[in-house]
Amino acid sequence: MWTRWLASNPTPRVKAALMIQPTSLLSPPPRILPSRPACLRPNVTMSTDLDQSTHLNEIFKQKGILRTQVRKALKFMDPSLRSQEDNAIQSIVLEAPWFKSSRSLCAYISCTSLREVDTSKLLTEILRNPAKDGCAQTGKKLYVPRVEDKNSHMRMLNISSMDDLIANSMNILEPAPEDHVGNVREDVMQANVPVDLFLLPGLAFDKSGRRLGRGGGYYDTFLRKYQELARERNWKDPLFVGLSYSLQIMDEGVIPVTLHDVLVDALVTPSGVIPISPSAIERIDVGC
Ligand SMILES: Nc1nc2c(c(=O)[nH]1)N(C=O)[C@@H](CNc1ccc(C(=O)N[C@@H](CCC(=O)O)C(=O)O)cc1)CN2
Ligand SMILES: Nc1ncnc2c1ncn2[C@@H]1O[C@H](COP(=O)(O)OP(=O)(O)OP(=O)(O)O)[C@@H](O)[C@H]1O
Repeated sequence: MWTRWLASNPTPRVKAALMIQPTSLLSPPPRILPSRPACLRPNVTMSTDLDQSTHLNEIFKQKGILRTQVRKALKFMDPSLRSQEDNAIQSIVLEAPWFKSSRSLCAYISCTSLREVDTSKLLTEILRNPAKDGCAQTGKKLYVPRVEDKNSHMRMLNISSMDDLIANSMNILEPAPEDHVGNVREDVMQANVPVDLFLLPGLAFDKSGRRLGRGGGYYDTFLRKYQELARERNWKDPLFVGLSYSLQIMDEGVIPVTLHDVLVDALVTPSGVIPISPSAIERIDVGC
């Protein structure tokens, strides 16, 4: 798995991040060893929980600084460049064989005030040709985010039209739990068909797959749970694809990460697709 690839190939910066995780961010949790008398303890300096949480706070602080810088750059982005880049990114996705062949997708509903890469054309195309019951070979099924609470809990619910969406307290369009006739919307975690493709928002990305979100932890928490589900069911890993304006691509090492952060498999920028993980290199190069 790609996230495991990171853990076994850390860059010096990631290595530092990996060494300072508090127990709650380590996976799997460490085994609990019986304590030894002080005289038998090795005479080495161990990092304490306090050191670890100080370092973790430092990472979150660095993330906050980077978020502020990127938000500012997005605010001052030339509107005609923005619209040119929105069109270029969406055209690249629409033409991509891995998009055309996808049958079940999770995508975000772009929010103008957050200055996110526009997904409106992609959503229109996905909804134009819905998957019909009993005919999974054609058409696409779309799931979009719904924030459930402030504890990084988000679900992905099925919609069949943009009219299914209403603005939430953050002014992001999202589906109500039930449709207009009172039927409970399908949650992607209950679906019996795997998601092939996730189109992901982010404030910043790099070419090694790091992604800086908006700080809620919603996507990282969700993506990790979905990876676990796919593994339990022996499904192929979905492709995690970030959509990024040029100015959101950072040099490697600039985006701070913790073990909680999930890497993207590929990026779509106005200049093209950047496959990153081994599975993305395989799927994107062979065109499916
Ligand atoms: N379109 C879209 N939908 C999404 C997300 C997203 O990033 N984009 N999310 C991804 O998690 C979840 C919602 N999480 C969000 C987290 C923060 C903000 C937000 O307004 N952030 C402000 C700063 C707020 C502050 O710091 O006080 C901002 O980034 O400018 C919005 C959504 C689920 N739905
Ligand atoms: N100093 C801190 N110590 C511990 N946890 C924190 C700290 N600051 C933020 N968090 C929590 O860590 C979680 C992940 O934050 P992180 O910055 O990685 O989010 P993100 O990757 O930007 O967001 P998303 O996954 O939604 O895109 C959030 O739930 C956040 O509340």
